[in-house]
Amino acid sequence: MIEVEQLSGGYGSGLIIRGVSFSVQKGELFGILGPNGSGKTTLMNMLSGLNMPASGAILVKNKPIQAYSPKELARVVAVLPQMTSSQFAYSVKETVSLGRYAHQTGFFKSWSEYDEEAVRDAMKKTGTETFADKPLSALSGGEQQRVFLAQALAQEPEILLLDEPTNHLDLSFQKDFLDLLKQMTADDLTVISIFHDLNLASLYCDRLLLMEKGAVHTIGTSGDIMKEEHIRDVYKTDVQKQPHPEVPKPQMSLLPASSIETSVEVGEEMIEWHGDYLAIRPPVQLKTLSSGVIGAGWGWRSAFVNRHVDKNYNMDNFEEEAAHYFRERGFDLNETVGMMTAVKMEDAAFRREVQDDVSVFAVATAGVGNAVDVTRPRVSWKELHKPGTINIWVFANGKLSEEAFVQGLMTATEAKVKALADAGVTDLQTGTIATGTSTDSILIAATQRGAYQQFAGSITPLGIAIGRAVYESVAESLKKTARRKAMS
Ligand SMILES: Nc1ncnc2c1ncn2[C@@H]1O[C@H](COP(=O)(O)OP(=O)(O)OP(=O)(O)O)[C@@H](O)[C@H]1O
Repeated sequence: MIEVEQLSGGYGSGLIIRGVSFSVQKGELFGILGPNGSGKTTLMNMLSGLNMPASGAILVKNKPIQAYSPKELARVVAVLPQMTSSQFAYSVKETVSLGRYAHQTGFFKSWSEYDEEAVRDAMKKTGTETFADKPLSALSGGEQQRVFLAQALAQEPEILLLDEPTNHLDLSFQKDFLDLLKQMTADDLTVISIFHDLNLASLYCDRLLLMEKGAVHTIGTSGDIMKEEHIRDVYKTDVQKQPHPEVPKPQMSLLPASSIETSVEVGEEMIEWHGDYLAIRPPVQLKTLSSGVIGAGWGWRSAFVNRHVDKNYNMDNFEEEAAHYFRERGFDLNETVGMMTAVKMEDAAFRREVQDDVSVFAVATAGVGNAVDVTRPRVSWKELHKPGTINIWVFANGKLSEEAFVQGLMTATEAKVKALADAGVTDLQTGTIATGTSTDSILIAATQRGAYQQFAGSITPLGIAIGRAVYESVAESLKKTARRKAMS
């Protein structure tokens, strides 16, 4: 639809754009990114025919842009207008009608039923028909932006150019506006838009052009562009990449200067014993991966609670009940990982292990009433009603990669399995050595300060510390619960 070949140009004799080449296909949503002053608006002005290239070519539908008359070009390319104060006097419908200018022979003299229909259609698509007769000045910023989109669409363009269209829109208007654009590209409208928000651009654009100093730094999909090294290189700022939680598009997070670290170490002195629950509240939030009843999955948490419940605790709405319990005791659920067990808190055991440049503090409660050998076929799971859960917390005092978190789960599980085997815990149904219980839970929490730990496999410093700390704490807790059982 648009081909840009070795384009250079700028203002007067100064070159701002230098040797830029790319092409945009019909129906694409194409984003232009780059820091302030990198030439995005200058490039856009050239694509809209406002500034002529000094050298190179812009082909619009295979025809050089210079070969179009302004009116001819306007029938193919529309630019989302910017708000000017003079437009405030117009009504919404009049504003949208201005988009038909390119199709008029004498201004408004040849206004036809078709023009009327195009205006109506554009207002309908953008949801602006309900305030057709209102003055533009009576609308919110987001509504005005939709009216300008309607004006551009009334022009019935094949290509729409936008310069930071979501700039003044709130979160929900940004989403609505971009959803609408996306929907229009599905109807074959080609959209080229400047973005400042990398994450929005990554979410919505089919392809992106990252500009640096008037030239192309990278062109490609969001996966190609949204690489930490590219963004750091071009924007000169520290960022961290992570996946979007629901959509397979990468996102970038800024790292504020205040995240500069002071060291924190989680240890025995932080354990609070409260009778029917125990808690650890480190002075900073820890990055966590867990399967707690509260706070499962990834998160940043500053409170960890293990709660004793009666062995007959069996509630349908256990999540709600647990949330209520934790909230009542002053825990902010957004910052808490909460687990439950029928094991008495006195039987909790902990262990600190140091290996090279990393230390690990593990806390475990281990009851084995529901011990299961996961490798054996199960005849019936319904018989497993006895209480018994192994809850394991691993606090790593180091900066862990996501890979280290996942390997940490694996290493901790291996250590737990070995502790059960060494204690001779068996699955009551199969009579074989148990590998865990039916309701085990685990937490890996890291201070994200101190030495970087890329791995937590069994022969890495972090893996060795996790293995030892988990094994010893689970083994110790097993002994304590067995002793209590023997005495009762
Ligand atoms: N009318 C103009 N005359 C001369 N130089 C200009 C003009 N407009 C912009 N420039 C210069 O061109 C360079 C690129 O500006 P441009 O507006 O294209 O960048 P941009 O990437 O859109 O920046 P921003 O993100 O800040 O909007 C800048 O150095 C700017 O000073």
